[in-house]
Amino acid sequence: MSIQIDIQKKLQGFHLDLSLHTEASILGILGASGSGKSMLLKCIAGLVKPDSGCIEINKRTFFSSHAHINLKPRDRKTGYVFQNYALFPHLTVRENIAFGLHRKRDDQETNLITLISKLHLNGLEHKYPSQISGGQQQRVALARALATNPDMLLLDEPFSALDEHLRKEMIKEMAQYLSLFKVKTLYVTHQMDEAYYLCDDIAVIKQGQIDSISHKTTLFTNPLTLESAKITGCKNFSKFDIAASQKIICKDWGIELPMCLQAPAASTKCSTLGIRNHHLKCVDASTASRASNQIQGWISDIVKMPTQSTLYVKFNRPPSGPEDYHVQLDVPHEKRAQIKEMIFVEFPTDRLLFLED
Ligand SMILES: Nc1ncnc2c1ncn2[C@@H]1O[C@H](COP(=O)(O)OP(=O)(O)OP(=O)(O)O)[C@@H](O)[C@H]1O
Repeated sequence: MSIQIDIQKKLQGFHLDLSLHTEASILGILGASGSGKSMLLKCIAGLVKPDSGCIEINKRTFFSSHAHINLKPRDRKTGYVFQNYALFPHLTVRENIAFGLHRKRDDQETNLITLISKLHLNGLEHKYPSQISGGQQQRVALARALATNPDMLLLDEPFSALDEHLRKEMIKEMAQYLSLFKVKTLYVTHQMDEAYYLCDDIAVIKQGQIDSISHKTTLFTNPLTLESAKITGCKNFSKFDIAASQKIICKDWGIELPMCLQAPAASTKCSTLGIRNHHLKCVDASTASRASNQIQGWISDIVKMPTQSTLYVKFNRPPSGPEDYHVQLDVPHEKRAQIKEMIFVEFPTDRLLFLED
């Protein structure tokens, strides 16, 4: 799929100014709430008209302010699954799926039967949306989007209305459908696990602009920007300087770390250091080697979850309360730890992320 998008749209209090160029078959769009993900899909589908710019998908121009082209939504051949599915409540499952088909032709009838079967909707054809489950409604919405044989699927947080268990089930199903139907897909979500599981490349969108675009493994292992690190789950950040003594001064944490290979040159735009919770290690004071990457700290809070606990740790002096901490790290659920206990936090320096703001 070739996507060439350069668009601008000004709304009250929000400015979409977005440049996106990719050949990915399934592109994830990951971003915080209000970052402009849905607006991007609406511009591609033709539901919102940009103020200026161009949208070219698979070499077809959908929109060009310069050439005065603005294809009607139905001429763009995109299938759209909305956040809340937007099924018609007064139409049955079958009528909802067939809604986008203009004329009843034999091949369309066959296509409809195939879709109903492939999306496991047999037996539900004559039910109304209110009579089927959330997961089934989601499949009907997907079937309706696929019924017109679109060149491209636009999926806008298709699982946001589902509970966590069903969401996980539906992610697996969706992966099967996407590989079965082989439609080029733009997949909007703010859930990093969905984007990672379903997409090849992922674009991170921040305040109406593309922050980064990369293969998913690169995004998760080596994010280059603060926003990409945050949206992929990194929780510990500090501004930093490289000292003449070849130490990394972590200004917000008030500590120094030994130099590492991936540390950037002085001229770099990177100004924030990050490290993921699960890369930090908790070392008991009795077993700490006091190596230069093991930093003394005190536990300010402990949050126990079913499979792990999160320790909140303050450096340099004991914390004044649970909110007073510098980093958080995950430890096995069984780990014995106490608030105010002194521990050492080990920073594997090869895991440090150097990020642009
Ligand atoms: N019709 C509109 N008029 C004015 N502002 C709008 C309109 N639609 C959306 N916005 C604003 O545009 C911004 C981007 O909205 P958008 O729906 O694209 O966000 P999003 O990233 O999809 O968020 P979410 O994950 O919460 O759905 C928001 O600040 C929103 O308030």
